[in-house]
Amino acid sequence: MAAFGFSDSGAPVRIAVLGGGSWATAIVKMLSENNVRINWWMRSKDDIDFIRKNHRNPRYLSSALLNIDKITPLNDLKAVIADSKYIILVVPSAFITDVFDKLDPSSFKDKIIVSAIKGMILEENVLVTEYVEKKFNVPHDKLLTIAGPCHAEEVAQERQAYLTIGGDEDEGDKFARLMRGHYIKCRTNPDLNGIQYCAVIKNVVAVACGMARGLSYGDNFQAVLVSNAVQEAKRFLDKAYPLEERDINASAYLGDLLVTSYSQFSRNRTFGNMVGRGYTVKSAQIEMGMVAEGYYAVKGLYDVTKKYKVDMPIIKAVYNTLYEKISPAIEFRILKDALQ
Ligand SMILES: NC(=O)C1=CN([C@@H]2O[C@H](COP(=O)(O)OP(=O)(O)OC[C@H]3O[C@@H](n4cnc5c(N)ncnc54)[C@H](OP(=O)(O)O)[C@@H]3O)[C@@H](O)[C@H]2O)C=CC1
Ligand SMILES: O=C(CO)COP(=O)(O)O
Repeated sequence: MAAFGFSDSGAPVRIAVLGGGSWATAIVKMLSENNVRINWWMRSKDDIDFIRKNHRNPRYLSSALLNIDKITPLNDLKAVIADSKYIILVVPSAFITDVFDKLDPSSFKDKIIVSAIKGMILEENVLVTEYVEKKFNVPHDKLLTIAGPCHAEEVAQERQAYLTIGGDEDEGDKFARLMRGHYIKCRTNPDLNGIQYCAVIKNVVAVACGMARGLSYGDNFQAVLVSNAVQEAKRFLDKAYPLEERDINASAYLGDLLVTSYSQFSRNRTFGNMVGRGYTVKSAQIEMGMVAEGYYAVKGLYDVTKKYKVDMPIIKAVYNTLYEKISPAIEFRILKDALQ
């Protein structure tokens, strides 16, 4: 077996990371501790210059020192992709189609595409890997996802985390070897779509948890909200992507839902909290300065739940608050009676 980060020939594996935000920064940091070469694409040329000079990302996780000997920050998307075997996608879902518009349909030929995005493609209501498979004709077994409870802030501080690589088990296992390290454990799971949908759902649930807190509901209510959310997620996955061996209590599903619902670092929870306290969506987004995927995801998710005819009262309450402009206080009064 090849050592961490080496191909079977012994040469370092070349990996592209697309995105310059906090999760991209944490992924670059953890990969660069293994023997890989990282081509890091981001849109800001000023940030690229800063990283080259100071070995830190100026605007996201700036306290994390990066091993620049292994990292080439670049603004040329095509060059970054052409020079890499693995392409890790970490641009928030709302912007990924804009970024990919510049690419030819054959751009991902012979590449392994790894989505680290916990969101859906807005215009099409599909998962990121479903979109890439269709638009770029990438074979299904060359699509992976990074899942599990993994706040970028904690990963950057080298606090123990457990990731799950979803997708084909052979390819997933090879990729997991590139990610593992002294503070990262990494397992595989074949449930590519189920894991991604659960990550989309948990972001919306975290928005709901934040709203509940902002409306002064307490720990007792949140515990019931989260227990119901797990059942909602299970109902949806069993209907949309049935899989006998799926264990909803595994960390890629329940673990991720719990961390986002309770963590001080969760942007989705923070965003929901502001809306619960009376902020408008716009002002909450501006004040946070980072992306809460749950805001975008709930729109597509709401449509998809209708398509599969799955009853999801938490998703509906968040959708009505954010997109139908119904007051969160009213929505939570209705939701209170729907929870068990
Ligand atoms: N943060 C975390 O702990 C985790 C995040 N994820 C997922 O990773 C993905 C990326 O999130 P994260 O890194 O946290 O994001 P951040 O909120 O930290 O950063 C936002 C990123 O989006 C970019 N961006 C903003 N507007 C645009 C635009 N119009 N076009 C292109 N890019 C734009 C920003 O670029 P710029 O700075 O130039 O504006 C920046 O790189 C999300 O799907 C998230 O769910 C998954 C697990 C953990
Ligand atoms: O997915 C995450 C942790 O696993 C990040 O969640 P937030 O986007 O809510 O911060």
